[in-house]
Amino acid sequence: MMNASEDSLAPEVRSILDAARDRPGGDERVSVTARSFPDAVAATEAAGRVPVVAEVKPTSPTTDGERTDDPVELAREMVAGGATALSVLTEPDHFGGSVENLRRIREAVDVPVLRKDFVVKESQLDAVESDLVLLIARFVPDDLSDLVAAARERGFQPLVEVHSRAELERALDAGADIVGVNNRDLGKLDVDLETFESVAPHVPDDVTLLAESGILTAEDARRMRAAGADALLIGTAIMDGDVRENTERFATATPETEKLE
Ligand SMILES: O=C(O)c1ccccc1NCC(=O)[C@H](O)[C@H](O)COP(=O)(O)O
Repeated sequence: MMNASEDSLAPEVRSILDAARDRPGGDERVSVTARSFPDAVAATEAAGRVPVVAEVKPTSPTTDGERTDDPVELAREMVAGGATALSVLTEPDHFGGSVENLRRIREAVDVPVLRKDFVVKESQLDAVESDLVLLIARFVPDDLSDLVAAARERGFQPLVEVHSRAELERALDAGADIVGVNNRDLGKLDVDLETFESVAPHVPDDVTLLAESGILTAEDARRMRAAGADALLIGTAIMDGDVRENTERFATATPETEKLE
């Protein structure tokens, strides 16, 4: 059943949401000992590098083709390139992801791992262990606080994704302390880095803030950092080509290195 705010979703996103609602959860309640994401961000900052969450994203509705390399190998290369954390798609129908990919990757690396999926109900939290779990404010219209609490009770660090000031207020009211501003509009699927710039000034300082989507160049990365991003979530631009080199390019996109370019 669609609600009013879903009328304006792009058809691809409506299809993602329909599939998400039908997806079963786990059989048993998970209990996670999470690797701290804020600590990993602080350690990267202390080393003078840019905190990058590199995304293992085999395909997507806005990408041509599919990357079929071993996801564990991709993940290891991203970490070798300086990724602070990894984001792993587990959505199988539109992004080529799987919970098995996430399980294998989390075993193979020691950085925090985000489960990137479209979780819409509590039982779906139990599908697989991860350090962070994505909750998209737009897709959890009524019980965001309950889902944030349910994630924390299992040991996850919830990352609440927003796209507007109004969604940010809902995320903060739900107790979110890790927030991602997605530059991709799930209504039209277009990407505008000004979205982050308009929402970020309203995010309290004690929140760990991510800029998500549409970061294609080192200049985009510096722009998001200048606007207040503690970390950058980057998929497409890292998956396109040598993932180690690509991750390294973003992880070293500091104001100092700009002078050398
Ligand atoms: O990436 C898509 O095509 C997409 C389509 C529909 C809903 C969500 C979608 N992406 C989810 C994401 O949030 C991104 O994978 C993530 O922020 C990385 O974005 P990018 O660096 O632009 O690949």
